[in-house]
Amino acid sequence: MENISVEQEKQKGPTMDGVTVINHPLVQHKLTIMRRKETSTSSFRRLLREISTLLCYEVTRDLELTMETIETPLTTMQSPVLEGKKLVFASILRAGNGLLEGMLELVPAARVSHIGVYRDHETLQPVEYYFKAPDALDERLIIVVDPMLATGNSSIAAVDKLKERGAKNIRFLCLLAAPEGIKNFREAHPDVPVFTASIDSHLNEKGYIMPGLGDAGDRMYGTK
Ligand SMILES: O=P(O)(O)OC[C@H]1O[C@H](OP(=O)(O)OP(=O)(O)O)[C@H](O)[C@@H]1O
Ligand SMILES: O=c1cc[nH]c(=O)[nH]1
Ligand SMILES: [Mg+2]
Repeated sequence: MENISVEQEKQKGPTMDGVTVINHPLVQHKLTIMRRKETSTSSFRRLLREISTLLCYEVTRDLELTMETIETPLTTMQSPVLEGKKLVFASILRAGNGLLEGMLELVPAARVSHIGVYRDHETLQPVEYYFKAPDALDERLIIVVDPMLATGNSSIAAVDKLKERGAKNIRFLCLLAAPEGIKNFREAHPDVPVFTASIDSHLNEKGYIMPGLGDAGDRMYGTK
């Protein structure tokens, strides 16, 4: 087995502008198991929930804290707290829900938006079927989650929709991204930083991420 250190990973090339690759060893290890074709639906779902807590840790690393006065058993102190209610996790259905679960474990006070989008298998164009979001999106940080950024069409449509409803401060979190999708997404939404566990090689002729992990929604839910 070849040993790859984080330093070697970093030397692979400059990170694309506005794109953060989360190359923590735990994330990379779990991702490898998820990619394996023999990994079962139940293991895939469990790993996605586990990995989502690690990704959540990174995507929220620079969140603002406010100071609150609290009483410890010994004294009074000023201690930092998150403004969880200001945070929205926006899940692109269906596969986004796999990331959403673990993120809500870490930030239970976060608000949630569901965005129903699937991509037409022939045209690879997004088909929108559902949208629900909390109010006052302009005052909140919205973290859009979907395991896969392939052509970018679904995530671009989801972010378009959030912006139509007033969202101004948005981040996009995924597990795998294709270079083509990152390019399209960043061109459409240059103000939205992308966080991913891997930038894979390319899209195949059917628009699947290569080497990828297959269809994330199908692998999560055991559908075809
Ligand atoms: O970047 P794109 O080319 O748009 O592809 C990525 C989209 O495809 C998958 O969803 P899918 O359409 O399979 O729907 P599902 O989650 O309901 O299975 C994935 O979860 C993304 O939403
Ligand atoms: O590789 C891909 C591309 C789009 N959607 C997926 O679930 N997988
Ligand atoms: Mg989808």
